[in-house]
Amino acid sequence: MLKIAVVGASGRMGQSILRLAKSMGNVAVVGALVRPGSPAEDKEVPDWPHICYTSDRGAGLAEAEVVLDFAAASDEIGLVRHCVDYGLPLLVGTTGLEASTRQVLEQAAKKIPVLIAPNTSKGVNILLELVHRAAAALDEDYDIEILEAHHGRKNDAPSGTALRLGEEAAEARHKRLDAVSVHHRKGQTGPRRGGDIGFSVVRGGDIAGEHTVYLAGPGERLELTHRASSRDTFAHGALDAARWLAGRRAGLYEMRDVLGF
Ligand SMILES: NC(=O)C1=CN([C@@H]2O[C@H](COP(=O)(O)OP(=O)(O)OC[C@H]3O[C@@H](n4cnc5c(N)ncnc54)[C@H](OP(=O)(O)O)[C@@H]3O)[C@@H](O)[C@H]2O)C=CC1
Ligand SMILES: O=C(O)C1=N[C@H](C(=O)O)C[C@H](O)C1
Repeated sequence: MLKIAVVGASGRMGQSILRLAKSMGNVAVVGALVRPGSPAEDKEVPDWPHICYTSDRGAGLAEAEVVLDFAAASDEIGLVRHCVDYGLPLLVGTTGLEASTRQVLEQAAKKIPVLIAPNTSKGVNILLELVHRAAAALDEDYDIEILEAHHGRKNDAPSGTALRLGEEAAEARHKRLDAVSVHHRKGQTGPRRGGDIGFSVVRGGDIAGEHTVYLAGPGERLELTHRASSRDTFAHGALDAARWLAGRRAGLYEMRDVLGF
C-alpha cells in the first residue's frame, strides 16, 4: 500500500485525488494539507475518516512516502525544502510556478526525486511528442499558435500545459521559448513575426482543460488537439506517477519518464 500526502487537498484536484485514491484500494492517504486558515482545517477528510485536513506541514507529511502537490503555487519553496529535509519524493502538479521556484526544484532534484508534471494525462504527454515532431518537420513557414481553454476558476494563464507545449515546439526548432513567445496582441500589432509562438487563452464555465496547437502554413493548417472531459483523468495520472516515483533515486523527472516514452 503506497502512503501519499496531498498538498492542496481541499482544492478541485486535491478532492479528485482523495476520492480516486479511495476507490483504487492500493493507495492510502496519510496526509491532507490545506492553506493555513483554510475553512477545511481540522475537519475530517471525506472517504478518509481517520485523517483531518491540516496546515501543519510536519504533521501532514510525517507518514507519507510520496507527496503530491496541487496547491496553486502558494508556498512552493517551503514545501520543497521540507521534502528535501525529510527525503520525500515530490510530484509537482501545480502550475504557474515562478522561474526561481523552478530553479529551487532543480536543486532539490539532486537530493530527492522530483517529478514536474503540469499535466498528468496520458493524452497530453503524447501530444507533446506529436508537437515536437510536427514543429521539427515543418519549417518556420508554418506558424505555431497555441490555444488553451479552462474553467473560470483557474488562477494562472497561459496554462502550464500550454507553456510546456510551447517549450516543446521551440526546442524542436532550436529556439528558446522566451525569445519567440507572444502573449499579447491588441491594436496595431503589425504583421506576425516568422518563428513566433503565440498563446491564446479562453476561461469559462467548467472546461476541464483543452489545448490546441496550430501549425498554420501556406495552403494548409495542422491542428493538434487534446480535450480532457474530466479532472479524474489528471488524478489517475497523478496516482500512477506517485506509484512510479516511490523509491526512485534522486533526479528531475517528467511524465514521459513515467509513461516510458
Ligand atoms: N498536473 C495536472 O495534471 C494538473 C494541474 N493542475 C494544477 O493544480 C493546481 C491546483 O488546481 P485546482 O485544484 O484546480 O485549484 P484549487 O484552487 O481548486 O486548489 C488549490 C488548493 O490549494 C490550497 N492551498 C493554497 N495554498 C496552500 C498551501 N500553502 N498549502 C496547502 N494548500 C494550499 C487552496 O486553498 P484555498 O482555496 O483555501 O486557498 C486550494 O484548496 C493549479 O496550479 C492547476 O493548474 C490542475 C489540474 C491538473
Ligand atoms: O487548472 C487546471 O484546471 C488545469 N491546469 C493544468 C495546466 O495549467 O496546464 C492542467 C490541466 O489543463 C488543468
